Amino acid sequence: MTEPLMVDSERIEKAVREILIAIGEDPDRDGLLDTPSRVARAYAEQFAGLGQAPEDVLTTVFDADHDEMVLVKDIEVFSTCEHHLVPFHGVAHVGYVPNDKGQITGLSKLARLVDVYARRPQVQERMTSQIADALMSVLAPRGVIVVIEAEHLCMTMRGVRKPGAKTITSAVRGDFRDSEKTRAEAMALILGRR
Ligand SMILES: Nc1nc2c(ncn2[C@@H]2O[C@H](COP(=O)(O)OP(=O)(O)OP(=O)(O)O)[C@@H](O)[C@H]2O)c(=O)[nH]1
Ligand SMILES: [Zn+2]
Repeated sequence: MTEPLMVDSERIEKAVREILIAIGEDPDRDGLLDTPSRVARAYAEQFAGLGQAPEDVLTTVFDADHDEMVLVKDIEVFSTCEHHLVPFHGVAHVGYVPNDKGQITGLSKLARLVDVYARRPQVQERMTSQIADALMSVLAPRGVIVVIEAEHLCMTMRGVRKPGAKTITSAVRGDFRDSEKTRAEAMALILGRR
């Protein structure tokens, strides 16, 4: 598991207590007594990506003499919408074409990279391009594609209340941007057999 972020727990606890009072709750009733410290611990986990850089997780690079597309699809992703601080949840698909040296990374590292950017206050578009840019810069592949499909609780449990509405974002770099064929091949793999 990712190391939790070092947060100022005391400050979070005070703030959560204030919020409970502001909504008319009694922060000293039994069920809520430990809530401020629970929220502080939850935030340390939920926002752990703020304390991480892509180099921390893309640690393994192998020379595999493989220069065709590698794609990991359906990586479960939980993030926090930075506008309402409620979750958004879905799947990420991350693919790349290795560089001429055939350098590849461990498959799990792609999922870890997703978490580095998901575990922050986020908007889906930025998260999508951050993952693509990080993979480009650390692995120097010929191209990267990142597609994220997510449901935002701020659109389902409150506000406009449209359960089931999915937001799909994509970021393409290098070969995936330049070659329609490479992009179409990746999209067929991503959308195939559901
Ligand atoms: N582009 C984008 N918008 C997002 C994301 N997460 C939440 N939002 C939107 O952020 C917007 C914030 O709009 P505001 O009008 O400032 O806030 P609001 O009054 O709470 O808006 P409503 O959600 O429409 O009630 C809303 O339209 C949300 O749907 C995201 O990842 N990307
Ligand atoms: Zn939101």
